[in-house]
Amino acid sequence: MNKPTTNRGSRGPRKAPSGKPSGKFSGRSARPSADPTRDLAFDIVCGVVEHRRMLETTLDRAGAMEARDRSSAHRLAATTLRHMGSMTELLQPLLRREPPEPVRCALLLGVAQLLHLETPPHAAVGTIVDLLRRRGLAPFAGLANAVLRRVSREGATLREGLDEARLDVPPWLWSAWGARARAISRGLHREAPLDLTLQPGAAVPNDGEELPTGSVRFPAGTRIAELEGFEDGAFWAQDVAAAMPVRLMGDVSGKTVVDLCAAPGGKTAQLAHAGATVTAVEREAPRAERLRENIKRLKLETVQVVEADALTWKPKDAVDAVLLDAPCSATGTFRRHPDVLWIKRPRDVVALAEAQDNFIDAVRDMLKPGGMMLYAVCSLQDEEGPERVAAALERGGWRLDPFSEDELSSMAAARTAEGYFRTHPGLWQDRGGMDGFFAARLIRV
Ligand SMILES: C[S@@+](CC[C@H](N)C(=O)[O-])C[C@H]1O[C@@H](n2cnc3c(N)ncnc32)[C@H](O)[C@@H]1O
Repeated sequence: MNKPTTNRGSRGPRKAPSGKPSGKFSGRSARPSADPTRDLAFDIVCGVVEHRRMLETTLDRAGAMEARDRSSAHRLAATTLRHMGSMTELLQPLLRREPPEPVRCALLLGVAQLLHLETPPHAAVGTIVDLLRRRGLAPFAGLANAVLRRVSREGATLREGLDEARLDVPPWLWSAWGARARAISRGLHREAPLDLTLQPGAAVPNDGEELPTGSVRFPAGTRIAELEGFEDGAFWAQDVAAAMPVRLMGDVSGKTVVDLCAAPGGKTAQLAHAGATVTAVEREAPRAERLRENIKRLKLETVQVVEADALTWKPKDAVDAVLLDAPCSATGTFRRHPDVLWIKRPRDVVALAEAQDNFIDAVRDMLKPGGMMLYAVCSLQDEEGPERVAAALERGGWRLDPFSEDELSSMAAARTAEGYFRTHPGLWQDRGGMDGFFAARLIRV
């Protein structure tokens, strides 16, 4: 596992002689107890802050550990990343000098435990002090003790007047989201529930909440593999918004459909269950493997999986429809991946938008005249949604086929004036929110 750099630069308290606890902590045991949960959460948060390393990458590198510790670490790190902007602001007046980045990360984990995870104060403070000592940062243990105790006593007062929704979103995203920004940010503060798409005719698993669109919802933290019916392929995980693009393709029964950029295969499964003859194209070998596994679990062996680059691959014969779930910034999935919030940069969106135009042009050559492209992205950015459709219409060869009120009656808030499908995490807040998605239907002319 990569260890974050410690004691970088000259800012912050001077380092105490190696391993020796300093100040108030001189009476504590020199050997803090092992705590794989905090260690891993610390590595995740430092990885994001210092190296723009994705949460999943650090998790993958963590090696063998108890599943419970791993999932607690994931939850602690994700909660910290969700509230990172406002907690950083809250800490500012409590710090006389800028601490080294790893110390700040440890403090943020402590504040998250105190203010957002209801960890008892003695445990929230003690675990962070021990963490610092384990990670060669003992000289900062006194600082952490003082700061976190103050947060535990005065947290409510310290939070007063902080615009947390605004602070917990990087400024470039806040301005890009315009009027939607505050609602989106509020939605991002909540952990995403588990949504399932059911195989046609499958029974709703016990305790699942049926949503108006047909998806079934379970509270955040539910383990899908433990639900009855999982092994039999009765359902698969798919956010309520992510399940809509295929529904918006209308009746695909008996049609030839290419699912471009298909892994892990949620939409492939929907298309196959709807009776389409599906070719699923995926470029990344490990993801294609996962797609095959999912297809097998769901008993959808009629799907043809092709491992190829969607930009150059062509079907043997032109097809009736293409679902282009294009690679995108994935800003719509920040609820599930709060690390990405702090990793993505504006230039990533620019590069992705360029690639999306290329994918759209490639799709045109796959379709029969009159064939349909369902363009979808799990992005909240205008550049990847409405602007890509406008650019395609401008280049020519397409006609927009707007979604009707009837088609979107189960999720009316998602229909835009242009007839696009557009969601964000602030929608359906009383039901637990949803991911951000954009979809549009275009016809080859
Ligand atoms: C947004 S995900 C697709 C999610 C999928 N449609 C689903 O519903 O489960 C995008 C996928 O596109 C794949 N991809 C990226 N570039 C590609 C390319 N040039 N050709 C084919 N697949 C590509 C990625 O590996 C990734 O699996």
